[in-house]
Amino acid sequence: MARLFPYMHIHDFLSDELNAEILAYAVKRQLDFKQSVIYSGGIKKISESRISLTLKNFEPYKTIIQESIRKRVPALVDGLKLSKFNAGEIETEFVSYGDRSLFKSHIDTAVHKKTEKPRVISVVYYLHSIPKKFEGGNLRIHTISIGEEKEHSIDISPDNNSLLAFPSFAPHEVRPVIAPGIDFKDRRFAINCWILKA
Ligand SMILES: O=C(O)CCC(=O)C(=O)O
Ligand SMILES: [Fe+2]
Repeated sequence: MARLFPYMHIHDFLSDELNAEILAYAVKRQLDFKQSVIYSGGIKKISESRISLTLKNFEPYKTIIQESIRKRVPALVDGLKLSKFNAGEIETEFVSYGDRSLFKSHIDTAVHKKTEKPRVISVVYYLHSIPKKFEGGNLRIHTISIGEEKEHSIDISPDNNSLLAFPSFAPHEVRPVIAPGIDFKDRRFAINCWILKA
Protein backbone atom coordinates (compact mmCIF):
# COMPACT_ATOMS: atom_id res chain seq x y z
CA MET A 1 0.00 0.00 0.00
CA ALA A 2 1.24 3.48 -0.84
CA ARG A 3 2.65 5.21 2.20
CA LEU A 4 1.22 8.35 3.78
CA PHE A 5 3.31 11.48 3.91
CA PRO A 6 4.38 12.38 7.42
CA TYR A 7 2.31 15.13 9.03
CA MET A 8 2.13 16.74 12.46
CA HIS A 9 -1.05 17.87 14.14
CA ILE A 10 -0.42 19.89 17.30
CA HIS A 11 -3.38 20.74 19.54
CA ASP A 12 -3.67 23.79 21.83
CA PHE A 13 -1.05 25.61 19.80
CA LEU A 14 -1.64 29.14 21.16
CA SER A 15 -3.07 30.29 24.49
CA ASP A 16 -6.88 30.23 24.69
CA GLU A 17 -6.83 34.02 25.03
CA LEU A 18 -4.78 34.60 21.88
CA ASN A 19 -6.82 32.03 19.95
CA ALA A 20 -10.07 33.81 20.90
CA GLU A 21 -8.53 37.20 20.11
CA ILE A 22 -7.51 36.13 16.59
CA LEU A 23 -10.96 34.70 15.86
CA ALA A 24 -12.62 37.91 17.08
CA TYR A 25 -10.22 39.89 14.90
CA ALA A 26 -11.16 37.83 11.81
CA VAL A 27 -14.84 38.49 12.48
CA LYS A 28 -14.17 42.21 12.76
CA ARG A 29 -12.38 42.13 9.38
CA GLN A 30 -15.23 40.25 7.66
CA LEU A 31 -15.64 42.76 4.84
CA ASP A 32 -11.94 42.64 3.97
CA PHE A 33 -11.97 38.92 3.16
CA LYS A 34 -12.08 38.61 -0.64
CA GLN A 35 -12.80 35.70 -2.97
CA SER A 36 -9.82 33.29 -2.94
CA VAL A 37 -7.82 32.75 -6.12
CA ILE A 38 -5.61 30.03 -7.51
CA TYR A 39 -2.57 30.30 -9.76
CA SER A 40 -2.73 28.28 -12.91
CA GLY A 41 0.19 28.45 -15.33
CA GLY A 42 1.39 31.50 -13.43
CA ILE A 43 -1.92 33.29 -13.89
CA LYS A 44 -4.14 34.32 -11.01
CA LYS A 45 -7.75 33.26 -11.39
CA ILE A 46 -10.97 32.57 -9.55
CA SER A 47 -11.81 28.88 -9.82
CA GLU A 48 -14.48 26.42 -8.77
CA SER A 49 -11.69 24.27 -7.40
CA ARG A 50 -11.10 26.78 -4.58
CA ILE A 51 -14.13 28.30 -2.90
CA SER A 52 -13.31 30.42 0.15
CA LEU A 53 -12.47 33.98 1.19
CA THR A 54 -8.96 35.28 1.82
CA LEU A 55 -7.47 38.11 3.85
CA LYS A 56 -3.85 38.92 3.07
CA ASN A 57 -3.00 41.51 5.72
CA PHE A 58 -3.81 40.78 9.32
CA GLU A 59 -1.20 42.47 11.45
CA PRO A 60 -0.29 42.16 14.27
CA TYR A 61 -1.38 38.51 14.15
CA LYS A 62 0.50 37.80 10.95
CA THR A 63 3.80 38.51 12.67
CA ILE A 64 2.79 36.67 15.84
CA ILE A 65 1.97 33.51 13.87
CA GLN A 66 5.10 33.80 11.69
CA GLU A 67 7.28 34.09 14.78
CA SER A 68 5.69 31.19 16.61
CA ILE A 69 6.17 29.01 13.54
CA ARG A 70 9.73 30.15 12.88
CA LYS A 71 10.73 28.98 16.38
CA ARG A 72 9.46 25.53 15.51
CA VAL A 73 11.07 25.09 12.10
CA PRO A 74 13.76 22.63 13.32
CA ALA A 75 11.09 20.52 15.10
CA LEU A 76 8.90 20.53 11.99
CA VAL A 77 11.77 19.51 9.70
CA ASP A 78 12.54 16.71 12.12
CA GLY A 79 8.97 15.56 12.62
CA LEU A 80 8.21 15.59 8.90
CA LYS A 81 11.43 13.70 8.16
CA LEU A 82 12.55 16.33 5.65
CA SER A 83 16.14 17.12 4.74
CA LYS A 84 17.48 20.17 6.55
CA PHE A 85 17.11 23.41 4.60
CA ASN A 86 17.61 27.10 5.21
CA ALA A 87 14.21 28.56 6.01
CA GLY A 88 13.52 31.96 4.52
CA GLU A 89 10.30 33.94 4.42
CA ILE A 90 7.09 32.55 5.94
CA GLU A 91 4.26 33.37 3.56
CA THR A 92 0.82 33.70 5.19
CA GLU A 93 -2.85 34.27 4.44
CA PHE A 94 -6.05 34.10 6.49
CA VAL A 95 -8.80 32.01 4.89
CA SER A 96 -12.48 31.68 5.75
CA TYR A 97 -14.66 28.75 4.63
CA GLY A 98 -18.47 28.85 4.72
CA ASP A 99 -21.18 26.56 3.41
CA ARG A 100 -19.95 24.69 0.29
CA SER A 101 -16.44 26.06 0.55
CA LEU A 102 -13.73 23.64 -0.54
CA PHE A 103 -10.28 23.39 -2.06
CA LYS A 104 -9.94 20.48 -4.46
CA SER A 105 -6.85 18.28 -4.50
CA HIS A 106 -3.64 20.21 -5.16
CA ILE A 107 -0.06 20.62 -4.06
CA ASP A 108 1.31 23.83 -2.55
CA THR A 109 4.68 23.87 -4.28
CA ALA A 110 3.56 25.69 -7.42
CA VAL A 111 4.93 29.22 -7.29
CA HIS A 112 3.42 32.10 -9.14
CA LYS A 113 6.42 34.37 -9.65
CA LYS A 114 9.71 33.25 -11.13
CA THR A 115 11.58 35.06 -8.37
CA GLU A 116 9.64 33.40 -5.59
CA LYS A 117 11.37 30.83 -3.43
CA PRO A 118 9.91 27.33 -3.26
CA ARG A 119 7.49 26.38 -0.51
CA VAL A 120 8.82 23.46 1.54
CA ILE A 121 6.47 23.07 4.52
CA SER A 122 2.76 23.89 4.61
CA VAL A 123 1.47 24.85 8.05
CA VAL A 124 -2.17 25.59 8.81
CA TYR A 125 -3.47 27.09 12.05
CA TYR A 126 -7.19 26.42 12.53
CA LEU A 127 -9.80 28.47 14.33
CA HIS A 128 -13.54 28.09 14.81
CA SER A 129 -16.20 29.03 17.33
CA ILE A 130 -17.20 26.58 20.07
CA PRO A 131 -19.50 24.69 19.78
CA LYS A 132 -18.50 24.08 16.18
CA LYS A 133 -21.26 25.07 13.76
CA PHE A 134 -20.04 23.46 10.53
CA GLU A 135 -19.59 19.93 9.32
CA GLY A 136 -17.06 18.61 6.83
CA GLY A 137 -14.03 20.75 6.06
CA ASN A 138 -11.50 18.06 6.92
CA LEU A 139 -8.07 18.37 5.39
CA ARG A 140 -7.43 15.22 3.38
CA ILE A 141 -3.85 14.23 2.60
CA HIS A 142 -3.47 11.78 -0.29
CA THR A 143 -0.75 9.26 -0.97
CA ILE A 144 0.96 9.05 -4.32
CA SER A 145 0.59 5.56 -5.73
CA ILE A 146 3.24 3.92 -7.83
CA GLY A 147 2.29 1.21 -10.31
CA GLU A 148 -0.42 -1.06 -8.94
CA GLU A 149 -0.47 0.56 -5.50
CA LYS A 150 -3.87 1.69 -4.29
CA GLU A 151 -4.21 5.36 -3.52
CA HIS A 152 -5.47 6.17 -0.04
CA SER A 153 -5.71 9.14 2.23
CA ILE A 154 -6.09 10.40 5.76
CA ASP A 155 -8.57 13.03 6.99
CA ILE A 156 -7.55 15.56 9.61
CA SER A 157 -10.15 17.49 11.55
CA PRO A 158 -9.51 21.27 11.54
CA ASP A 159 -9.88 21.56 15.32
CA ASN A 160 -9.89 25.00 16.86
CA ASN A 161 -6.44 26.12 18.07
CA SER A 162 -4.65 23.25 16.35
CA LEU A 163 -1.72 23.47 13.95
CA LEU A 164 -1.19 21.07 11.09
CA ALA A 165 2.10 20.73 9.20
CA PHE A 166 2.86 18.62 6.15
CA PRO A 167 5.33 18.72 3.24
CA SER A 168 4.13 21.22 0.62
CA PHE A 169 4.60 18.62 -2.10
CA ALA A 170 2.01 16.23 -0.58
CA PRO A 171 -1.30 16.24 -2.51
CA HIS A 172 -4.12 17.43 -0.27
CA GLU A 173 -7.58 18.96 -0.34
CA VAL A 174 -10.09 20.71 1.88
CA ARG A 175 -13.26 18.61 1.88
CA PRO A 176 -16.49 20.53 1.32
CA VAL A 177 -17.80 22.45 4.30
CA ILE A 178 -21.45 21.86 5.14
CA ALA A 179 -22.88 24.76 7.07
CA PRO A 180 -26.09 26.14 5.58
CA GLY A 181 -27.07 29.49 7.00
CA ILE A 182 -24.21 29.91 9.48
CA ASP A 183 -22.98 33.31 10.57
CA PHE A 184 -19.58 34.56 9.45
CA LYS A 185 -18.25 34.14 13.00
CA ASP A 186 -19.02 30.40 12.90
CA ARG A 187 -17.14 29.59 9.69
CA ARG A 188 -14.06 27.39 9.36
CA PHE A 189 -11.04 29.71 9.64
CA ALA A 190 -7.48 28.79 8.74
CA ILE A 191 -4.25 30.72 8.70
CA ASN A 192 -2.15 29.22 5.92
CA CYS A 193 1.60 29.49 6.33
CA TRP A 194 4.26 28.31 3.95
CA ILE A 195 7.87 28.01 5.03
CA LEU A 196 9.92 28.97 2.01
CA LYS A 197 13.47 28.03 1.20
CA ALA A 198 15.82 30.97 1.81
O1 LIG B 1 -7.30 24.84 5.25
C1 LIG B 1 -6.67 23.81 5.04
O2 LIG B 1 -6.86 22.79 5.74
C2 LIG B 1 -5.64 23.74 3.93
C3 LIG B 1 -5.73 24.83 2.91
C4 LIG B 1 -4.87 24.59 1.70
O3 LIG B 1 -4.56 23.49 1.35
C5 LIG B 1 -4.34 25.73 0.92
O4 LIG B 1 -4.85 26.86 1.07
O5 LIG B 1 -3.41 25.53 0.11
FE1 LIG C 1 -2.89 23.59 0.04
